[in-house]
Amino acid sequence: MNWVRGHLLGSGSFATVNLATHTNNSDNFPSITAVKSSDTCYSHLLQNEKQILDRLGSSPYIINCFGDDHTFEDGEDYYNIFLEYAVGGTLFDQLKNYGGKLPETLVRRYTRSILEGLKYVHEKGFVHCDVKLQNILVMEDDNVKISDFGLAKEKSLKNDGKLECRGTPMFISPEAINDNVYESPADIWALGCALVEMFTGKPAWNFSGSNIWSLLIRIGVGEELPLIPDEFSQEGKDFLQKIFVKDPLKRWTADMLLKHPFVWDDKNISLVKELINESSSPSPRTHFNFSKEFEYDFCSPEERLQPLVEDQRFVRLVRI
Ligand SMILES: Nc1ncnc2c1ncn2[C@@H]1O[C@H](COP(=O)(O)OP(=O)(O)OP(=O)(O)O)[C@@H](O)[C@H]1O
Repeated sequence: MNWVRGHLLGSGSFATVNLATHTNNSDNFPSITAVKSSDTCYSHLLQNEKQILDRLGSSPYIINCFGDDHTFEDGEDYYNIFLEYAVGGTLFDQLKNYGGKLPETLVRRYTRSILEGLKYVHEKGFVHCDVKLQNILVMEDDNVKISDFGLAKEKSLKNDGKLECRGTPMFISPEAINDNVYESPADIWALGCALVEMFTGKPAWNFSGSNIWSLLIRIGVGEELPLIPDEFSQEGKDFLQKIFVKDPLKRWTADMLLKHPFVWDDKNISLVKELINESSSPSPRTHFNFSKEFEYDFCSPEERLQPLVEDQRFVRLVRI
């Protein structure tokens, strides 16, 4: 494999990421990628990331991995994986470009993409375990993709009773602290924390101390929940209330949340606008003329829930 390491893009706790320029590679290998490298001796997380990305396959919401190799540079052995290059850096970096917090329209759009990515990951049988703004990358077309699968794991994989701590304290779920359980609801909880941070520019938990245990106790024990921002729209508040549910079995899944009006895409919004315009026209219409999307926005709370009740997973959750 012929490639040249370029400038540093960023570094994390176990790897560094540089730009890489490739020559003489096959057609489906881009000429520019990001290369994530770590010392071969400490590369188990990077190898885990590569394996999981390979098993996940291609999705427009997940960072692509093109391959891996070993190099010997400055007297050290490195393990490298080649990733799609995200020209916009992380979503955390993007906050700075917007003066510290994102407008709600953008928060809705990015949340939708992250949810699509999580739905894909969960349906493929994996849990990301480290969802946070630093692990969401912004692409050239301003779409976002989930990255950093170093801590990801297979769903329901037993951990031999070992106590483990995965992820970042500010994003960790109550069930991870209390029962050492890291399943797909844990990613949804972390998404809620990331959403608050995108919108307010501040972490979801008001915590300035250095004693991380006191934060973990607040998350795990008692009724306290992350603060839902006052300035958020009603839909945004409702969306967060579906996420910040301490019992993971009652927390909404990615699939359910994708049906919430907070993350309706531009297509849905323009359909609703169209309906509003048409409803002011003289010709009468019954709600039977409306498509499913219209009904969802203009019906009673019971009817609104109908698509979710039809969803097998929702039925299972409410019965428990
Ligand atoms: N594909 C990419 N394109 C552009 N920049 C990237 C890419 N992947 C990572 N980076 C940059 O490198 C930084 C470190 O990457 P990453 O978070 O994957 O490393 P890590 O060691 O797994 O971090 P962590 O400490 O969160 O585990 C990111 O914060 C980002 O700035």
